[in-house]
Amino acid sequence: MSATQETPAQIPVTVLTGYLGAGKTTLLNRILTENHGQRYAVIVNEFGEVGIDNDLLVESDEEIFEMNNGCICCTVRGDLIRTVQNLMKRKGAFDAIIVETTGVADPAPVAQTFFMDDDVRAAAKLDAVVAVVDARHVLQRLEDTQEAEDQVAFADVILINKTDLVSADELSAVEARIRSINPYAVLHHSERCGVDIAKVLDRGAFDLDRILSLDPHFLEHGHHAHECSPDCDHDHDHHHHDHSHDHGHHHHGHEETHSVKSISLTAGDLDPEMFFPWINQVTQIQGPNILRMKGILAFKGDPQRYVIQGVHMIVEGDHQRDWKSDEPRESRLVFIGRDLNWDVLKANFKACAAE
Ligand SMILES: Nc1nc2c(ncn2[C@@H]2O[C@H](COP(=O)(O)OP(=O)(O)OP(=O)(O)O)[C@@H](O)[C@H]2O)c(=O)[nH]1
Repeated sequence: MSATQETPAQIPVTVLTGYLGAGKTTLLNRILTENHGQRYAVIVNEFGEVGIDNDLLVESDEEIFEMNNGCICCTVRGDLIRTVQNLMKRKGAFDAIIVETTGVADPAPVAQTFFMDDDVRAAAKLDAVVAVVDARHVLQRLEDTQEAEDQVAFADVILINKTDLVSADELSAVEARIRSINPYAVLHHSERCGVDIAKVLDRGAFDLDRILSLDPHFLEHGHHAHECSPDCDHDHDHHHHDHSHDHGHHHHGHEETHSVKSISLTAGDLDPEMFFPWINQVTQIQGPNILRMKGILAFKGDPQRYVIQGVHMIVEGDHQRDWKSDEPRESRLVFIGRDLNWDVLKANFKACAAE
């Protein structure tokens, strides 16, 4: 297989990666709202039972395909192949594809899909793997999670985001560490992903020859085997390939991932007088274990949806837009983290319900 078998008809694909809360959705929102004259189809995968990411994306005419099946590492190939094939039936409706991967995914299998499936390969070409990193938290993540390192290692373009949260010295240390893992990627610094979109998209940056020089086994199916979580409902459907392997049940240094759990909480209208003190307390006390928190909330008597998000102890919230008349007023909150006491979180969230 050669990296130069492209035909002009191939649609460029950008794989957007980055650890939980790094700023992928922020970047995507910029891409979807900026006036660049390109039409993008967006494929989103989520980690968590309640689909929230779609609701956090600003409204636009772009297409979002959500694959809400938990574990991207092993489900995405089948789903991604089918999704790309479906998109291709509507060729001409868009100029490029962006695949946003879940924050804990190893981007390798996603990138591999664009080389390994013949139909996909004929129709689409990987343009670049873009990683967004959180300047404030990335050094710690690189210490404790394999995926964070994989994402940095794998990227063609790295956006060192959240520069407002670090000093110049800290930023230099982050850059040096990233360079030590990936000396090849193009680095940009950004605040709220405020980077010229042309520096991120349509780069022609994914260089298979470079990847193969780093990882000669990249194109061997199953090379990035990992252990699936028990609730991962992937189909192990590899009929497209003429060789077999026992996919995904080796330990591969990914144990850390499996201590990361997500919990989704739902309720009706909430009492803000109860909710805010509680969420502040939870994030202050359990912040180190909360990789990510996000929610869409209905406060009693408030016509607007309230969006709350956090990464560790940093929490942000704001009104988003009016609840639509055909939309149930429901409060949804997702925590992704380690060693969190789900029962207690659930009970305390319920206790914030409005009378
Ligand atoms: N201070 C600061 N906050 C930022 C910056 N960029 C993004 N954020 C905030 O960080 C949080 C996470 O950003 P998202 O864009 O949702 O991150 P994500 O990578 O899509 O998160 P997941 O979908 O959970 O993986 C949000 O509260 C953002 O508003 C930045 O440059 N500085």
